[in-house]
Amino acid sequence: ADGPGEYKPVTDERLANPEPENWLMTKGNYAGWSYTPLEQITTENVSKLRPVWSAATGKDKGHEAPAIVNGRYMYVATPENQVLAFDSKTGRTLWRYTREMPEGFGALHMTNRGVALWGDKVYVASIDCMLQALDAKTGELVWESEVCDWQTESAYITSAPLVVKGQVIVGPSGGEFGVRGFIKAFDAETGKELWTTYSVPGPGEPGHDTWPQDGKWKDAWKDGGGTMWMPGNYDVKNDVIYWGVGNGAPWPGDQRPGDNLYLTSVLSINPDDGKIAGHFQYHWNDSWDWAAMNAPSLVEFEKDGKKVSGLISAQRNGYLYWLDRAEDGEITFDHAVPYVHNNVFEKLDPKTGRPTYNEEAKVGTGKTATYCPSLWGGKDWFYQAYNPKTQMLYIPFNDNHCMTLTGLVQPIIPGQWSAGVDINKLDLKADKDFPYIGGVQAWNVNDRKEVWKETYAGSWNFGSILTTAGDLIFVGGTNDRMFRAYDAKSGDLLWEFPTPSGIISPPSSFEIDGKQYIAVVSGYGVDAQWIQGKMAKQAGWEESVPEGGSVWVFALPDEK
Ligand SMILES: O=C(O)c1cc(C(=O)O)c2c(n1)C(=O)C(=O)c1cc(C(=O)O)[nH]c1-2
Ligand SMILES: [Ca+2]
Repeated sequence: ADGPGEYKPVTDERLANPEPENWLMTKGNYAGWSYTPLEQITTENVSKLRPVWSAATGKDKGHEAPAIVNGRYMYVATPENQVLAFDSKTGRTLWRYTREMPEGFGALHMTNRGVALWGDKVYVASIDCMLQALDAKTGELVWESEVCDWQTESAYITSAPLVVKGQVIVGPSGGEFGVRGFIKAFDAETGKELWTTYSVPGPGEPGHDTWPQDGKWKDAWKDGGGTMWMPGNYDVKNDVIYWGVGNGAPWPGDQRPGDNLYLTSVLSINPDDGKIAGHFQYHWNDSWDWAAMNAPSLVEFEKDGKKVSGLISAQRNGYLYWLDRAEDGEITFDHAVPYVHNNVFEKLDPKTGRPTYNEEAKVGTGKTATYCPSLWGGKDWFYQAYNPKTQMLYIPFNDNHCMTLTGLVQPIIPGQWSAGVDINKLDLKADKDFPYIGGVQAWNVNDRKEVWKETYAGSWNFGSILTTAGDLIFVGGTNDRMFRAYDAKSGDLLWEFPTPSGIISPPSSFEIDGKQYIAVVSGYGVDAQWIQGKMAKQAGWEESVPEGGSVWVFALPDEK
């Protein structure tokens, strides 16, 4: 029978130079581009795209994992500790792995952002803090290792792991529970723990002096947040990892005075020992839950007429950053502009990028502040995409929303919200008569200008973007359940398809027997759904988007 056949082991070389026909990691390549070099599906023919197969995942809640593809083997992680393996061509189920949820387990974000591949194994982190290695052909558990302790640390894992040089690297979430962020590396073969790197430096480490002991909490650094809850990127040539660091805990910054390195920063890290080589902090003393968890994309852009190696990132704080990256991992500020309305930053130091604050808009203990964008930011966790052909960065964004918060003192009790604001009073405010909230922006990375913009009058956008060598972008993310294709150069809408639920998983692309496929998982939930409920009250939107996960695979019809 026409089965999936042999499994082709994943090597460092394959991850460093991924074949166009596969999608071996979350963002498609180590540079974090979410780009496929496949070009069979084009602006000319995309209107003919139609579903080839689909499959229910059997789960509700937010599906945030892409379809990861190695030849005829496709892997989709879902909420509640499940991994599904399909024949990517036929959709036939190959295996299904489920790890039982521990009794009494709860987490703020019940989701999973996907698997990683290396050798003959599939790696997935379960939400209850365990990293699993599964046999890629059978789904059998090969080893598991503890990353964190959900009961004592209030940590949980939603991130996809990143594999670099035979090490599986992942970090937990828990920035609203006082978790001090870290990533841990494990031997991909054995599961042996290799190194741990904390985002907040301890006593004696560089940067620790940015946590003076004169605030509300004497040892604020110990519970200061900075979770590293999204997979990083990797500069293969210079052997440097780039990883994003999340928000401060608790949210009101006056309870932990100082700049608070390395909260809301990007770190460069040596993959061999986990040592921090460089950093850039987007904003100091974070007081807005403007986490910087997304690692910037590794891009070459023009500067003074020359191409330089840089980093580009649309940050939750509403600014779009161009950073320089050196061979040794040093990161320096180059340029930043707001891509959505921000009422907090009065100006940025042109040399360092350090912002000056409008103090009225800074949340404090016993102090109410209204700030824009709201905590969900100009862009939350979903992935931007970079297309080397168009030299454009595609940003899924949300604008015209603000937030009013009052800081409180909330002691840390395991398993309890301790973000220093009342969770029932997260007062999200869409602007009066807002013309739109969600949308997509395309920016030229060289002249640093917006090229086109699409906007959604009736929805937020919680959708990661895939861009292609066929000059397309694919994106879902809206509450009308649509999956859309746009012309990457002009922003013209070329195709749309309604899926059973809303799409918050990153699209991916692969090729089998000379045919290009686009895969995406439908399944609304988590914060997108929470916001939908809040918008129902103030803008009359539907209360919720129907939930239920399903995998969708699209292709062009066969030539007659
Ligand atoms: O601080 C953290 O550790 C943490 C973790 C997560 C997560 O793991 O999903 C989110 C957030 N923060 C967060 O601030 C946030 O807006 C958010 C949205 C989502 C989602 O899946 O829609 N997760 C998270
Ligand atoms: Ca957070």
